[in-house]
Amino acid sequence: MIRRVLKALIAPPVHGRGSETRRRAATPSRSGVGLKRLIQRLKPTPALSRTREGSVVALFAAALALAACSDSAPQVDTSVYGAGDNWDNPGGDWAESHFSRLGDISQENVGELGLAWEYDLGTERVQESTPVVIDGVMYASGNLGRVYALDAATGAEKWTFTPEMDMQIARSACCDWANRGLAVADGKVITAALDGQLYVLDMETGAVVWNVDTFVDKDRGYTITGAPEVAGDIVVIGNAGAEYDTRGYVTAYRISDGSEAWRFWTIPHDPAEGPQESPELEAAVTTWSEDTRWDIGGGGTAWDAITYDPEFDQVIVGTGNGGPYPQAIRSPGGGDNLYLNSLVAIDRKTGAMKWHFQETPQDNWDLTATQPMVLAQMDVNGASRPVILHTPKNGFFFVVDRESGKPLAANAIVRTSWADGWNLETGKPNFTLETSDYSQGPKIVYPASPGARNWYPAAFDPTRNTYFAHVLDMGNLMFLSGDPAEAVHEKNFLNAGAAIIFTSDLEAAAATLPPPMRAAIEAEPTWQWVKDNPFTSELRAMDPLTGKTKWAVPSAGWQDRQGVLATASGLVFHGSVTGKLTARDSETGEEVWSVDTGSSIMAAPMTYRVDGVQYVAVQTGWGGGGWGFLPGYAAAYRKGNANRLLVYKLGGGPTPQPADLPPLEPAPAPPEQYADATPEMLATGSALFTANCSICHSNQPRAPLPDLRRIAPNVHAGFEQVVLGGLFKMNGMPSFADRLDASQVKAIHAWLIDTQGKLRARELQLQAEGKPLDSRSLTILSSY
Ligand SMILES: O=C(O)c1cc(C(=O)O)c2c(n1)C(=O)C(=O)c1cc(C(=O)O)[nH]c1-2
Ligand SMILES: [Ca+2]
Repeated sequence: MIRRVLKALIAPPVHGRGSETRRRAATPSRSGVGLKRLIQRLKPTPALSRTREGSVVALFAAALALAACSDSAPQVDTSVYGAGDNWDNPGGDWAESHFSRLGDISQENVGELGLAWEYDLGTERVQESTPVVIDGVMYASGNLGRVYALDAATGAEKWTFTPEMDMQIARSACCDWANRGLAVADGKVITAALDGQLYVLDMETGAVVWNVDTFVDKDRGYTITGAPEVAGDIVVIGNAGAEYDTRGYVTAYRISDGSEAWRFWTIPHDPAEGPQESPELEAAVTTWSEDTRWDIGGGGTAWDAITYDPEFDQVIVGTGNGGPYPQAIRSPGGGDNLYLNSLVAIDRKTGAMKWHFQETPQDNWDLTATQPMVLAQMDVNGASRPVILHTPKNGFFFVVDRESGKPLAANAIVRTSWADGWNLETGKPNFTLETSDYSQGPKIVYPASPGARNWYPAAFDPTRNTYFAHVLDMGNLMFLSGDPAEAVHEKNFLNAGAAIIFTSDLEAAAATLPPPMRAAIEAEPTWQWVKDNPFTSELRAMDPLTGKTKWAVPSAGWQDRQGVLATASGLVFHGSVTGKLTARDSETGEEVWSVDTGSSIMAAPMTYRVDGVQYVAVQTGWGGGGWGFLPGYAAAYRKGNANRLLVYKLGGGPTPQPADLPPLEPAPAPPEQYADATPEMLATGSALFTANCSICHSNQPRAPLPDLRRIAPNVHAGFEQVVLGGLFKMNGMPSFADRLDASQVKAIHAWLIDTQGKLRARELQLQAEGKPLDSRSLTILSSY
């Protein structure tokens, strides 16, 4: 038992066959721009040399090529919608539709699906990415930005790549070490690591061709969890960290040599520090109040969706929430705070903004617009329009004109307490701040911070005009964590400025509030929503223009997040945190095939064809935002968090399941230390734990990170070295030496020992009564 707990604490992030390539260090190769590379960089791009003649013009063109990208739009056949044999990018095709034209697997034969091959990704953590398949080779990305190149027909490993990084970076990751995919272009595989390094690898060997540090400021809480996006000869990458102290931006690099083509900042900087970087930021700065807390960062991080639109040669970026959350701290005088929570279209050639559409102005609620978008062509009011289908966190289904950025449709798909509709003429929401502004006291806000939708991809089937997506209709309790006027910039730490309680039992959460606050909450209209239906979590088929549901099937619970694949043959595939992988009839939602994989699935399935055989693949693994709270219905709770790549074909075999975990054992006896701890010391320890540790350590058994109420004696002995000395940093536990002093660590430790003792007593009692141990705590609190 003790050994098992210790192992859980010290197990390296990678297990299993650690091949040489997997362990290989990522050696930077950009140092020293040699003469050869300089000449290469000076060569005019083929497009320019073809259209212009004469050496003077060629030189001029070369200079231009250095300053910007090639000026002709890359050739993409946008008349073909959906993926074919290849799955070109995490979204599948140019439209990133998660829709496949392949039909070998159909409603008639889908029952014959079985496992073709499986591959052990070697980790036991979050998996959110959709693999790419090019000409029979699968390129999958794993947590932290790992890459696996596999034979797509057999699963045989060609090479793997593990980015090496200082795991102190884990201090800046709000929502686990997620990675949402890679890009393949020009004979190269491009992956972004959690620590901000962008790696460009040789697609044949996995060798690093070049890498670049994409972060502008190492002292701020930047990380990367999103996928890089290729747009012709450039690759665009964003970053995360709006809950910390960052100012969002995306950067475009030339794929050929890693030189920077342009950078687009999503929000302005302090005007006192000089002119903004661009005219669009000069316009944006007027939407931030004069007393804006620029020192804290502002947010607007582009942490997920970046989509290249070849028809308009533009890169569309979904931007994130404001930092800190409450506008009362961030921009106390109000304002829309552009370009937070917006879709922003950027000219691929110049990096200049073409249009923007702000989906949640005046953000207070972490309602990001970073969720994946799908491009389409659609009849709207009698005219065929190029559109973006977007379902961000904020609860509306937007159909946005790709040419003008104007919203063509905006329908609520869940209960929304911050706005009760949309004015398509003005392009603004009808705010209902009276039910959502928590600056004067707690509010139950809909949708909750996990969003009506989040990173888990939707799929759009244009042949049925149907958008398939997992939707969460749930609220959360929000309140200021202190007086806005006294907010300070917490360096190297969370700066969200608000506390959020997200739980399916908001009535119980409200009951913990002081009576006057509770009475105020109960007087709100949202209280009736809580009482009527605490939450709905379901997979839906929807009409994009009306947002209306064609069919819906309930998911296992609110933590069940499901990426989706749709096929022209009328099938919708999705996983579940329960471990079930399901195929449904696109028209009715009826289940037509399923398999219990025994591994929790959140990532989107995808499909491809090699040598005439169609395959369906999915990555398994639990984690991400709210990831500490492993629900009892998760396969990961019963069987551990196996990260696997499961690939199916017609006539395949059974899916081997991981073995059940042994029954829970009572917590080990804590050391006899701090027996004389005062109630004040324990209360201090509890508060420090909530503020510093609980975002990762949910203290529930079998959650992805250790339950600190169950630590082994030798870990107790080294507690201070772990927290302050970084003893387990290699495994992802960063040092807190810059934040906590020894006496504070002692208080946390004393509280943990006290808690462990009480837990052990309760569990020994349960064991004596022959009852099962299942001591998952019910408190789901993020106190930022
Ligand atoms: O503001 C940000 O920079 C940021 C980053 C991330 C992330 O990088 O994963 C998430 C969020 N916000 C967020 O609000 C959120 O709900 C969320 C869920 C997840 C996830 O992987 O499950 N990441 C993130
Ligand atoms: Ca966020």
